[in-house]
Amino acid sequence: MPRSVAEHADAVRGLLAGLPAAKGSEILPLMEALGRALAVDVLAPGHLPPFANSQMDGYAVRSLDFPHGGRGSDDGGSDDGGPGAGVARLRVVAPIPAGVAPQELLPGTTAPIMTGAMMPAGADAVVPIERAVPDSFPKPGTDAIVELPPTAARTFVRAAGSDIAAGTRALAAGTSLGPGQLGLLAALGITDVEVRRPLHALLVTTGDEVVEPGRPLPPGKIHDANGTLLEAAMRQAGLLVTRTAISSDDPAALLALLRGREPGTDLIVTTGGVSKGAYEVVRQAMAGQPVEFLSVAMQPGGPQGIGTFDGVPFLGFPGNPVSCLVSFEMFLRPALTTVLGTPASRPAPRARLTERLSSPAGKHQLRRARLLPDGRVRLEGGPESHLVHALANANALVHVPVGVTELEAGAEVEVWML
Ligand SMILES: Nc1nc2c(c(=O)[nH]1)N[C@H]1C(S)=C(S)[C@@H](COP(=O)(O)OP(=O)(O)OC[C@H]3O[C@@H](n4cnc5c(N)ncnc54)[C@H](O)[C@@H]3O)O[C@H]1N2
Ligand code: MOO
Repeated sequence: MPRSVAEHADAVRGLLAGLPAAKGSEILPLMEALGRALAVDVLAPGHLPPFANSQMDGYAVRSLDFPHGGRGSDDGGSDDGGPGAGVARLRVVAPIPAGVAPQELLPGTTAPIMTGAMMPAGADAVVPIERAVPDSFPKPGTDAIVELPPTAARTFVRAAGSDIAAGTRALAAGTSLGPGQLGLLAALGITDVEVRRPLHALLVTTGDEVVEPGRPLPPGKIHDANGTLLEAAMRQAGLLVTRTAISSDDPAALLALLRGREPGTDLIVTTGGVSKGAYEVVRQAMAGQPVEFLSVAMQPGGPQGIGTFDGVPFLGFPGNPVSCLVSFEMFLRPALTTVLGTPASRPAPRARLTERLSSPAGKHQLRRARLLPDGRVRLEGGPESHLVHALANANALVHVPVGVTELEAGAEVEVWML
């Protein structure tokens, strides 16, 4: 009786549950920390923005200079009465470009101010240039009067600390550092960040027929896709990966590669050699170890190995490249999310199929597919697990649960983004 997908996902989570989230920490420059997880909370060393500044190109004003004290326009917007109601006529003083420390704004005056420029003391609002009469800035140095509509205090002003206040938590320990997080740290003036040292995985691909890319292909041989495909997936998920040479189908050769691993290896992943052939090298090498080889009710990725090798958590993925990636997405990535708290799960929207499909009744089928801009999902290639070109065209997996044998075009399915 095959194991269900949910049961095997639980088993993989259980296998990894004892791993620490990290192996200490290290301090890295921001760009080298891309994709890593923060080791500690980061507090904002200063306010962001550091000073009150203008959100618009326009005029810095004192709201009390308006006849009704600026009331009636607290949306930063329209006039509230007949033409001229509440309008202020103000003398234009020297403009304030971004990057300078401005002089105080005196009552009855207004200063042209540019987006991002520091608000002068005394000013508490900005009127966008489009709302001024005239609606273009006077030449600096000329005497000019401008008419401005009633404007409430704080209109189009970005207050100091309104994004984040000094001393508050900017990012929590465990946060995965992507562009937004690294950008925030840079905005706060931070150059280096303490990140978790990643877990260390050993990756071994197997098969007498498998040859390193770049080497010539004798008859009967194929290039190793799994090593690159899985190393990329594992690295994206935050693991440090050591890839060995390709193992032959001799169990002694595989054992030598596994036993030659670096100390501190947290996880071993192999590909191939787990099904029912005459030379299943992984099955043979694991003899005597607490490793189970079983069938999961899933297509592709049915044959799986799970256990420990010399005490190190071990997963044996099937040899077909698509089976490897599906095994990673269904079992290893979710377990890593549980253990490491990062990376977060991928989006899993629901979408309608562009075409019909069929699936074996007893299996949870995963079809490679592309989520289209119109929100529908189109299959890429058939269900077979050797189709790496179709995989490369896909950006998602479509789930067809156990018991569902036919789905028509237009049927709604669960989609996991890749
Ligand atoms: N009699 C049965 N045969 C098979 C069964 C079964 O239940 N009964 N299951 C099939 C399924 S499903 C899969 S998946 C594969 C799994 O086989 P193995 O894990 O033992 O993998 P191999 O036999 O070594 O290879 C399978 C396939 O993948 C190619 N391969 C292997 N490694 C790589 C690599 N690094 N890069 C690219 N391609 C690779 C290999 O050449 C084979 O074509 O077993 C089915 N058979
Ligand atoms: O389960 Mo195999 O992984 O379909 O090709």
